[in-house]
Amino acid sequence: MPWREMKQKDKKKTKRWTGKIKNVHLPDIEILDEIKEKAEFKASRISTKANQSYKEGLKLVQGRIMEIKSNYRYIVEINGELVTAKMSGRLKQFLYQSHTIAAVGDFVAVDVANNSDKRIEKILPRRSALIRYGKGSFQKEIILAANIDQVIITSSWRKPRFKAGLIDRYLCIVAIQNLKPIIVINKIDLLEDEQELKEQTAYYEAMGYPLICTSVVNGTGMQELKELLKNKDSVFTGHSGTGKTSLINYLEPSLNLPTAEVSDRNEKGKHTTSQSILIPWSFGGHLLDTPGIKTITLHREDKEHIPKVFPGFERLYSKCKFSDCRHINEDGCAVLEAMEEGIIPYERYDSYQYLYASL
Ligand SMILES: Nc1nc2c(ncn2[C@@H]2O[C@H](COP(=O)(O)OP(=O)(O)OP(=O)(O)O)[C@@H](O)[C@H]2O)c(=O)[nH]1
Ligand SMILES: [Zn+2]
Repeated sequence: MPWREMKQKDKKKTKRWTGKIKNVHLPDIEILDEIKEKAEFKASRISTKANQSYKEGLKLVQGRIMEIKSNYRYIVEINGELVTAKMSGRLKQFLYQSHTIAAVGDFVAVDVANNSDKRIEKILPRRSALIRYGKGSFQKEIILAANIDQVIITSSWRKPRFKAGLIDRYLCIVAIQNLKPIIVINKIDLLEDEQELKEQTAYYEAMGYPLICTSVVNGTGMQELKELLKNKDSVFTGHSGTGKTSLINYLEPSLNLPTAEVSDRNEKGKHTTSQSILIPWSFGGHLLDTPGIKTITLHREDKEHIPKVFPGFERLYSKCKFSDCRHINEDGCAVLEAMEEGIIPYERYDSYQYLYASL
């Protein structure tokens, strides 16, 4: 019945909404606490579910993935022993996020309760990752290895001839991957002109890069290289024929990897598997052997990083007037100034321009 037609006494009975709240019933504080607790419990339960297995009686031990045998079969080092472990079904659900759930080098928690069926139950946070991107417009991330410390950029003085421009390129790749570089100039037994070597290496040494000249023919620099590899996980990269395999064989003769002379096979024949493997050095640390290292190159998407990571520029670019300075013709460019002052040699700047334009 409309309000206007109502009798006065009825109007009194059914009070019109005045906009004021009266007598709101508040639940006891204890009840609220209980509801809150339940919600908290639910939230923690969800995160526990994501982190742990439902399984009862887990016996988790820490290990490290040394090799991936097949999709879900891994060789894991646990307390110095190599065991085979499978990926827990619970972790497989995360496969859609990345091409590989676990990578060689990953530290993992393995359930060893059932000796004949060991399961990787957790992948511990990565310190670093060596990543390459799949081809095509949809670029899926492929993790070649995790928790690697350093990249040995291998070049040779002669055969093939040393090219500083290549070192620049590799240094950029390593910087973008957030890894530490070590420059090796191998075949130094072929050196004739000491002065020329000094001219070629002075810049990198001044910029603080570790640089070693080596020879597997007369042993130059090999002890020094060993010291840098000790207790670290390293991967060798560099052009074909610079002597990567020879260096590794010199350091660890028992590996006896086939070098260019021994195997006249083509590139493909050398690595029959496409998987990465971590090989322990007898003197501590590991060697990462991965055919994928050759596929890590600079892409167009890396172009924007080059002005910041090019060797020696990383300490200059923040002084440029523009934060997105390309160091080409901008006003107040610290790199161009440094070149005019002779701090950056013209050859290096030239190499930068060439590299930048090539992407
Ligand atoms: N003179 C001299 N020759 C070397 C030295 N190290 C390697 N070589 C030679 O260089 C050639 C190539 O050596 P490898 O070790 O196969 O080179 P690599 O970098 O592993 O080559 P890829 O497997 O093609 O990438 C071989 O003929 C070696 O004997 C060195 O220190 N001095
Ligand atoms: Zn600049």
